[in-house]
Amino acid sequence: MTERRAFSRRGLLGAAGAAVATGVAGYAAHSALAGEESQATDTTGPVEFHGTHQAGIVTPAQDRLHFATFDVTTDKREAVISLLKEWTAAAALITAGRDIGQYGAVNGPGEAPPEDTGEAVGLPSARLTITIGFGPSFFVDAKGNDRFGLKGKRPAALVDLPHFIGDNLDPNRSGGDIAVQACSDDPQVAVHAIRNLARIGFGTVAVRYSQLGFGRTSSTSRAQTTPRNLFGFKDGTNNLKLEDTAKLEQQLWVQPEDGPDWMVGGSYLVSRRIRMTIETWDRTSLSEQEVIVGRGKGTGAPLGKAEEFDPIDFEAKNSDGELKIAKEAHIRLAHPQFNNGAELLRRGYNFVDGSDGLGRLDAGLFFLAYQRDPRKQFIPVQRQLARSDVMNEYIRHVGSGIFACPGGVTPGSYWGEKLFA
Ligand SMILES: C=CC1=C(C)c2cc3[nH]c(cc4nc(cc5[nH]c(cc1n2)c(C)c5CCC(=O)O)C(CCC(=O)O)=C4C)c(C)c3C=C
Ligand SMILES: [Fe+2]
Repeated sequence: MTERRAFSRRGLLGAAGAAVATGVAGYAAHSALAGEESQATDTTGPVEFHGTHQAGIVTPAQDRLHFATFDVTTDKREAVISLLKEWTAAAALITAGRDIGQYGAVNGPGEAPPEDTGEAVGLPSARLTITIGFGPSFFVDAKGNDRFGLKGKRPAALVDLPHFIGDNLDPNRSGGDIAVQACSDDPQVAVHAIRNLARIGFGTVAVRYSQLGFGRTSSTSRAQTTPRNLFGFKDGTNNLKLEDTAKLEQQLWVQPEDGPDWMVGGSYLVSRRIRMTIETWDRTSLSEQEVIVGRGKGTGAPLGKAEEFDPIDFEAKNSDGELKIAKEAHIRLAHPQFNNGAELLRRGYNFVDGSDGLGRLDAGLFFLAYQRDPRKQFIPVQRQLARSDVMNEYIRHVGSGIFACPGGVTPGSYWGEKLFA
């Protein structure tokens, strides 16, 4: 792992030569690292920030999340562009395990606030990735006004999510003009990332809400073991994985024929804060829990099968003639076979945000799913789940968001450059 260090301007020039001429402090320093690490295979070191796709999507899911959405508080297009440039430069540095700015946390002048808040000094990057997306309200405000001259560039796939049966959405935990997903194997590194982006954004953006996640609920690589959610079940078995490259083109990445141009190589993120009434679940029998999910709790195998990755047989019946995987089991309703082939790359996290004053934990799943087109993927799948999933007795969707996450950043460019071109 790379040691995080505060560094001086001289150190920066040493690393990157005269390349600081980009005008974005520290940006070139990270460029010098480009190509050293592969985000697909390296499980310990820094994850490469630059690439065809943004890091943090197929990157093997890290253990911790700090997710935040921001409202833009300025009406000046140039101010938004400047912020995105500054954010990109900062993200390139901290994902490489470095401090932000020329002087970092501790080498600046004593009279000024430090450029970096410092809580990550000495910590490795712990595979930090920072992924950005733009919500519908970034393009047009609630009255339909074109905020930054981008109305015509709003992707058709970036729809406002419809109301689903059972939704109980809190506006203070929903929406946002810009989403930033910071994932790392170290919670302090993920929090440091969001905190510093918020700090840089002061006067241009304000945090709308943020969410911490402490345990990944999906694997996004076959090299990872499948983790468990707060219902105690293996979650992420039948997920899209980074090794499924052909499928990722079909299901995850926006293709040239989809348009708009600025989204090619990108993906759409749907976030849902899903409260789980774990106290009620914990009083439900083991066999009932397994029927609801459609998989064994111990092995994670489809009911009627022995191993986690055994193929699911939706026709198989018990000796009494009942389907082994019930009509309203979660995995049947969510499976591509019953959703016109639609799949999702799920990348969610468990959360426990204290208790609710009624003796219940405010616990659940912060569901994150990436896809090529939410109109064909998340929306129909969630419609079906909202209508029929028996799991609904134990869960409630309380927050929601949808974001267009552009393709990857190349050295010298910035997040959203093609959008603003
Ligand atoms: C709209 C999409 C989905 C929501 C919302 C959702 C919520 C949710 N899921 C679990 C637990 C499990 N889900 C599992 C599988 C699974 N879930 C979805 C989609 C949504 N889940 C899909 C597409 C799949 C894969 C179906 C398949 O192809 O087999 C599983 C089984 C293990 C696995 O394959 O991942 C579990 C367990 C919870 C607890 C939850 C909301 C809190
Ligand atoms: Fe699920």
